[in-house]
Amino acid sequence: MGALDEGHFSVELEDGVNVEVGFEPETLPIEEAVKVLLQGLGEDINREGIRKTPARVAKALCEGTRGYRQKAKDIVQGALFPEAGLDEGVGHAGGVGGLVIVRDLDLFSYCESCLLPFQVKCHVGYVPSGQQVVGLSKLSRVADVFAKRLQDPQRLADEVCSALNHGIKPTGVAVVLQCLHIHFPNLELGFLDSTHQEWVKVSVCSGKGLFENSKATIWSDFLSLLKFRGMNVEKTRTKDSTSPCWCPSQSSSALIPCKIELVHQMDAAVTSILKSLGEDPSRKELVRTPNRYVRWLMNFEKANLELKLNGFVCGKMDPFHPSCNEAEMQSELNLAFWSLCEHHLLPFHGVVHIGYFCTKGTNPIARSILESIVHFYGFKLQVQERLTRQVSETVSSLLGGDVIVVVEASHSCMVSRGIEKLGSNTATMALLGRFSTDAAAKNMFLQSIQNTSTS
Ligand SMILES: Nc1nc2c(ncn2[C@@H]2O[C@H](COP(=O)(O)OP(=O)(O)OP(=O)(O)O)[C@@H](O)[C@H]2O)c(=O)[nH]1
Ligand SMILES: [Zn+2]
Repeated sequence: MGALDEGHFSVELEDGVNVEVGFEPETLPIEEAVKVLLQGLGEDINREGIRKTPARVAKALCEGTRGYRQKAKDIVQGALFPEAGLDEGVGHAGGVGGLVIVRDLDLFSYCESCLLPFQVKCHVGYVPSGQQVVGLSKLSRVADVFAKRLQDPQRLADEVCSALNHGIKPTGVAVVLQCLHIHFPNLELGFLDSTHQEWVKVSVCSGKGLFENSKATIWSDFLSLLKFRGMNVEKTRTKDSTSPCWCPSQSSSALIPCKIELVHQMDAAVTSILKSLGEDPSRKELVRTPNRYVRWLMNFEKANLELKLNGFVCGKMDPFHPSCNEAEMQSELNLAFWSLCEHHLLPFHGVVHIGYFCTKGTNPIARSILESIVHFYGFKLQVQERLTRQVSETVSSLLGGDVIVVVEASHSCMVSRGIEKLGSNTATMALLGRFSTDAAAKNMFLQSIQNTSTS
């Protein structure tokens, strides 16, 4: 287990970043840089919906990197409690050698490669020594200090492990992380591949002391205790096998050349944000980060939207007016969409379900056209309610007015920052024409969504 041999991951890493504890980044330069990014996207920075976005983004970034301004050893010190071990007999228990594990700590970190947040499930184990144990919450607090920085999964595991080793001075300490990174589709293709995986997953581990030997029985004890929680330990990767590019942004293609000037300005803005947060933009892992972030952001550029509709222009199709007698309900469910929250510049993504009426036996609109409409309204700075309304109005203008649209989405801004409501999901509904008065039709459509999601 190569990661476990890395002696250089000492607590000095905490000091490796050039900031002082207690230092608070100035938000104004970050806000100015965010304005440059919004303008680069073709947005009017005085528009009501995004007027406060620079301040929100600056606040989120400062919160998300607050770990640079915290010291792990300050957290552990003062929470070490004397706890007697076994006085006699054979074995390990209590304060001398009994394994202690805290599982399923939910953390969020920022990917140093693309600046998008990633989700972490963290498991920490240690073997106490010196007849003292540490307050359990401190394991989580220490992990959070390192998560709230720009990170890579393996480095995060190593830093948490080293800091705990240094702070607690245990016989051994181990950290296992299961990380999830949002995986945007290749937007240059102009359509969404139905087999696209929404997440990239990686598991990593790190160990000190007893855990430095990957074959030690203490590792199998730790992993057995993780198995109680259903974790497939066989899939845990170590530093040796970690792909250098777990972040999907590293494999996306280059920007179109005509945007070079604009992209340079936006790159410079992101570089200045990194500096304001106390990072060193010339650190080798960060050198291309501004460019990767800008490249991703430009997917939501306003001017690009017409192209993304694949030549389909709203209102060109003949309106279709089925008479209610012969009409039957049609539905297209689970149309994938990806969008950018205009409040925080963080992604939200999910599915759109569309129902409408048409004459029995006819199929007036192909799924691919509905996908294009969803795509069109998704790839811009959005709020979910507006996306829902825009999709419903567009479909209604094409298909004669009786339309129901349900959007289900997960918002990174609700999950990875602020309130941190992991697993939360938002559903919005628009009812036009007959669907607003005909409860039976509406319920039939809602039931069809339920049937597909349970099947
Ligand atoms: N209605 C709606 N709200 C959204 C959407 N995306 C993000 N938001 C919310 O926008 C709001 C912005 O609130 P503010 O108080 O201005 O910003 P904030 O301080 O970052 O808010 P918190 O998220 O509570 O930390 C938050 O409540 C977000 O949850 C969306 O698609 N629709
Ligand atoms: Zn990334």
